[in-house]
Amino acid sequence: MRIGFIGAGKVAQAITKGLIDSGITAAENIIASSPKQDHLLLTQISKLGVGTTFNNKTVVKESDVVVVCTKPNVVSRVLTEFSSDVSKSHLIISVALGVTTKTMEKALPKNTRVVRVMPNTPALVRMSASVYCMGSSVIETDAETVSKLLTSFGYCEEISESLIDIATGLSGSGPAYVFTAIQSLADGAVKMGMPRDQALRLAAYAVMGSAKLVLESGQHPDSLKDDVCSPAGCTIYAMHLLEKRGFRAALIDAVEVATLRTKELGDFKV
Ligand SMILES: NC(=O)C1=CN([C@@H]2O[C@H](COP(=O)(O)OP(=O)(O)OC[C@H]3O[C@@H](n4cnc5c(N)ncnc54)[C@H](O)[C@@H]3O)[C@@H](O)[C@H]2O)C=CC1
Ligand SMILES: O=C(O)[C@@H]1CCC=N1
Repeated sequence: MRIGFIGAGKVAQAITKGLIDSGITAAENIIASSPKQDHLLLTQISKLGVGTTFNNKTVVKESDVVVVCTKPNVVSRVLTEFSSDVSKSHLIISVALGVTTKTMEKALPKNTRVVRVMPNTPALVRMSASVYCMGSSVIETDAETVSKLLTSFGYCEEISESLIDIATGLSGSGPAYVFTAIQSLADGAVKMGMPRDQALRLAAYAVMGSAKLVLESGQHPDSLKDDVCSPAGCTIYAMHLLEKRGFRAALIDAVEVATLRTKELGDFKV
């Protein structure tokens, strides 16, 4: 399978590295494009061994699966630009926030097979949480193909398109919230006298282990939290402070505002 990327930025690079590291495809089966002014991004992605071009149409002509990784406001223009090169053998995937399968289908020839995906940057280390929804003209094997590709660089599940904007504000944006939490936890330890690199390492493992425990124990997160809070111990003091500072409400608000912004951007109000 030949895979083409339109756009060579952060997400294209993360997915490309994930795909290659998984061994699902070789670097020589991948090609990526960006406009001339962004040639540095092509230089970066070419270090993974993939082919590069300034021409989006070349990517489409040389690929079976085309992954559109541009900002949402240029997706329609980009699809229209290469529309004449799209055939029934192509599967067109977009990872752009807010851009619906209907918008994609409108810009492409009738019955084009399209899929909308929301991955996240831990794809770089093959730990992405991705969701996908299928367009109206996909064929039977497309869901399997998409699932296989997404699974190669992490976890994935199919989702109703009515929920994908929410997934964007949750798992698409989520790494940014968690990176900030890790950095801030480490800052706390540094403030108390721990060396920075050790603090970052311990904070990151604490987050990774907690996530694994939620997934593997099947226990409610509050029950797992209770297990950490010994009576009159240190954690319950910290939890009390976090509750007073609105920790839970801040996270709920973050997902809400990111979801609403996704819906706004999907309408191309930028
Ligand atoms: N950054 C993230 O964590 C995530 C981003 N996304 C989505 O992925 C898409 C890309 O985001 P990033 O990689 O962060 O952006 P980015 O700014 O790093 O990359 C955008 C790429 O698009 C290219 N581009 C711009 N105009 C183009 C054109 N006319 N033809 C071909 N390429 C063109 C740029 O040269 C650049 O390579 C966005 O739509 C975003 O909503 C989805 C999930 C996570
Ligand atoms: O913030 C953004 O626009 C992208 C979409 C999901 C994560 N990052």
